[in-house]
Amino acid sequence: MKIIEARVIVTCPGRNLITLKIVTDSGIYGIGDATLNGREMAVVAYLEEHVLPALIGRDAQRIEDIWQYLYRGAYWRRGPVTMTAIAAVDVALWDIKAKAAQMPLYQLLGGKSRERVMVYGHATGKDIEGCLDEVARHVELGYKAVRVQCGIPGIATTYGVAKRSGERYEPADSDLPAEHVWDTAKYLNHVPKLFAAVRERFGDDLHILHDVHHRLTPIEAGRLGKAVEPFNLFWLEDCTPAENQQAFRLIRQHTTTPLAVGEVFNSIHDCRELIQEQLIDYIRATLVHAGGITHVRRIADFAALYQVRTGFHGATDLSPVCMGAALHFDTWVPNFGIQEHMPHDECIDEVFPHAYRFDDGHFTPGETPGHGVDIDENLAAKYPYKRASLPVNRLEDGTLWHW
Ligand SMILES: O=C(O)[C@@H](O)[C@@H](O)[C@H](O)[C@H](O)CO
Ligand SMILES: [Mg+2]
Repeated sequence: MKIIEARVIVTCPGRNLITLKIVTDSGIYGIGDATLNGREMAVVAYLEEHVLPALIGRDAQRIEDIWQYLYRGAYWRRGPVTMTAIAAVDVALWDIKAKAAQMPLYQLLGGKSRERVMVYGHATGKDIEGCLDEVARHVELGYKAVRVQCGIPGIATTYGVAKRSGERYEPADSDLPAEHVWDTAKYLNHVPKLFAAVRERFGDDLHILHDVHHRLTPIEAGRLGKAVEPFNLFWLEDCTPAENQQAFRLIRQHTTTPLAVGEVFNSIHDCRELIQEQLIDYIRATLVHAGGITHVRRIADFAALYQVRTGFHGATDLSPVCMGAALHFDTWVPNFGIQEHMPHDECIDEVFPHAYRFDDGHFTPGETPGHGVDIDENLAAKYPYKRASLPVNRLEDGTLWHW
């Protein structure tokens, strides 16, 4: 089964999304997500200049060999751009193989480990009351798990809060980076009140998640984790930048609040100590940014040895192609934890018809051969690329901080 064509489709139905389409001489094609929020065109260039010409003529069935060729052969290994490009090829090839086998992708991976995939939604509000109303709306929709983020008094723009109630949160909202101001003390004083209010109104059974978004020092993260223990969070995410994996030893000494990390990771080497030393409870590295199914399967199997579970990133800056493939992976993977779900805008769902379905707080991936997601190229062509950058963050004294 020879690869005869490979092309990148750039579209911006409300936000930039990059898709790779690989066509074989059998007529079967597969697609992969190549979106890297705020750096989309870097991945496009990497694919078009250095990857796709080398794919033509190769056997599409040799997924592992092509993965090794693109990883080892690049010489300059790892990094979000390289691993997103490799991921797009990998997911497209798995899509092709499952279609050729005429089975849904989860069957090819090893079959169902669960009937359905629990997801968490995003409830945000400019203040606690506004966030509680959004939690209520998500509970009404059937979610069993909700991430809660609210504005912090005294801080103009806080991570994760939608501009208007009920809207999706989209961080890449300007041509060049917007500048936000952060104050850790104000955040640490306020955010425990949010969880207390959620527990007060919604009781103990609702799974509550929260994303600190890399902003605390390790000891501050330990302090926050300890402060929120009474609220039994499902997880506290990205509580400190994780390049220094050892930082989590300090946090672990101070709190039993479950920790999730890894949406910015792109290889198993980013999380090896975190997993081996059981410094985290959930690994978030997802298919589109961590080398695709071939590599993330290795991360998940390694994590399983240490009872670390998956909790894939799933914001709207990952396309429905990634969501579809992730839901098949989530259906198979033995050490599944939870899947992030932020609904895409309708215009995105129109560009990317898909088989996955939401019901009662869970998703099922569908029985379509492959990952069950396609792209309407004519519709995609109607939405031209428009550069959009993620914000930067400064402390009130101007120090450049973690966004
Ligand atoms: O957990 C999450 O979904 C967030 O961290 C994301 O919203 C993240 O900020 C964006 O994906 C960045 O593009
Ligand atoms: Mg996050």
